[in-house]
Amino acid sequence: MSQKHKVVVIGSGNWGSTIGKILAENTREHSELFEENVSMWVFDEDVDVPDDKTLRDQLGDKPVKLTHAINTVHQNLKYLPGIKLPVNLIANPDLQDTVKGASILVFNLPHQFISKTLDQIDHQHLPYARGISCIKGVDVADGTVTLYSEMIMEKLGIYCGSLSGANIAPEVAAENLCETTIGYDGPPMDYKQPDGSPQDNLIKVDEQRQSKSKPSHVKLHPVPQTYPHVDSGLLKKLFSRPYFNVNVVRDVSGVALGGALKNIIALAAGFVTGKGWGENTKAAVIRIGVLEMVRFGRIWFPQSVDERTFTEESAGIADLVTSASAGRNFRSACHAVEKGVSVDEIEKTELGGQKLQGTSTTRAVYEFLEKQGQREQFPLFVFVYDILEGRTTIDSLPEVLDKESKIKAY
Ligand SMILES: NC(=O)c1ccc[n+]([C@@H]2O[C@H](COP(=O)([O-])OP(=O)(O)OC[C@H]3O[C@@H](n4cnc5c(N)ncnc54)[C@H](O)[C@@H]3O)[C@@H](O)[C@H]2O)c1
Ligand SMILES: O=P(O)(O)OC[C@H](O)CO
Repeated sequence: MSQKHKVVVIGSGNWGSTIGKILAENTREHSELFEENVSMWVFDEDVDVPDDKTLRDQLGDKPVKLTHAINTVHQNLKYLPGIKLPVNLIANPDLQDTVKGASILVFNLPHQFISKTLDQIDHQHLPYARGISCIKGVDVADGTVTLYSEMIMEKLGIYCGSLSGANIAPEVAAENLCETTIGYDGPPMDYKQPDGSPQDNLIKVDEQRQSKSKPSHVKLHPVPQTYPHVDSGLLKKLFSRPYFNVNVVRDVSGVALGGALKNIIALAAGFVTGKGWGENTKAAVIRIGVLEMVRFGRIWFPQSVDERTFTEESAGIADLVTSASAGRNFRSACHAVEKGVSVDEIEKTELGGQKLQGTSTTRAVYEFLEKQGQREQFPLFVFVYDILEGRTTIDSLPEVLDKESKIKAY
């Protein structure tokens, strides 16, 4: 092996910056495998410099570009304030320049922006790169549901796994112990085509990991053998920290789907808490939420989702519990009920530019269920949509519990 992996992270928000910190800590620690510098693509904007002598001595007191601030004081002043970032995490506002020559790309943007961002990447530069999507959400178009790991594969023609877990970013950035799950079933080093042709031919994505409604058509290049092989061992070296415990599974779809659907349930939990109901009610919402997650996987990802991901992995129940206790979706839904305003309004006024993933995921999932004629099978998901659209209130939760018990009756 003569080449080191060049690792980049696309996105620099609350979680993007936290993952960038982890990656840069690990590329420095494993410099035999990875180039030390990690480039982080920043959607650049002007940010205010806080009233802090050390920061103002270096940056002045006028607004500065976020990229300049990150590379000067090694903090993301807007999206992850107060956390020291490694000096080998280099912010770059130029997307093409960031991805050029990358062999491992970590996608960490709010899902609202991923499609347009992918369209701007000239994938000719990335013939054999591997991707990991940390994005929580699903895309719905023409009655088809697409995971972002799938969208990345399709748009860039590179293999993409997924990462998700009980990972509230500021807690991870503060290095409080937690777990995460990586879904990765990338082609092995010694992969051969069914006809025995050599592995530098294009290879086809395993159809088992594609959703039922979406036939596979992506073909992939293998990583040249001059690079260290990308497998679960290498991914652990890249993502694990003493405070960030990584489990790698083959279930890419389950990891991605758990991260998306739990945000709908976290909104429901927030509505419950905002109403002033207690932990018992929230537990009921979590219970029926898990049923609907599993049901969604069974109907539309029957061959690719391993149900154990929802119940045994950090990407499943653990993420749901943490999100329904302290996530932004939970907190925003709670404030919306307390203040008598919409969740969208809370997102605009209270999140300082951070983006909720639960509201758009709920709307996308609702549109999908409607197209598929399956709304009755998902009373909680439909209920959260109806609350967001002002068609009902959390007071109607008892009816949802009734509907769910009729579906589940055995
Ligand atoms: N924050 C968390 O605790 C957390 C934890 C785990 C997973 N996630 C997931 O990580 C993903 C990224 O979330 P985040 O918390 O890093 O983001 P965030 O909520 O902090 O979002 C803000 C980011 O969006 C960028 N942005 C704004 N407009 C843009 C545009 N037009 N084009 C491109 N980028 C634009 C901003 O520059 C900023 O980087 C999400 O899918 C989220 O669900 C978040
Ligand atoms: O703050 P939220 O609601 O976007 O959730 C954050 C993470 O997904 C928790 O794992």
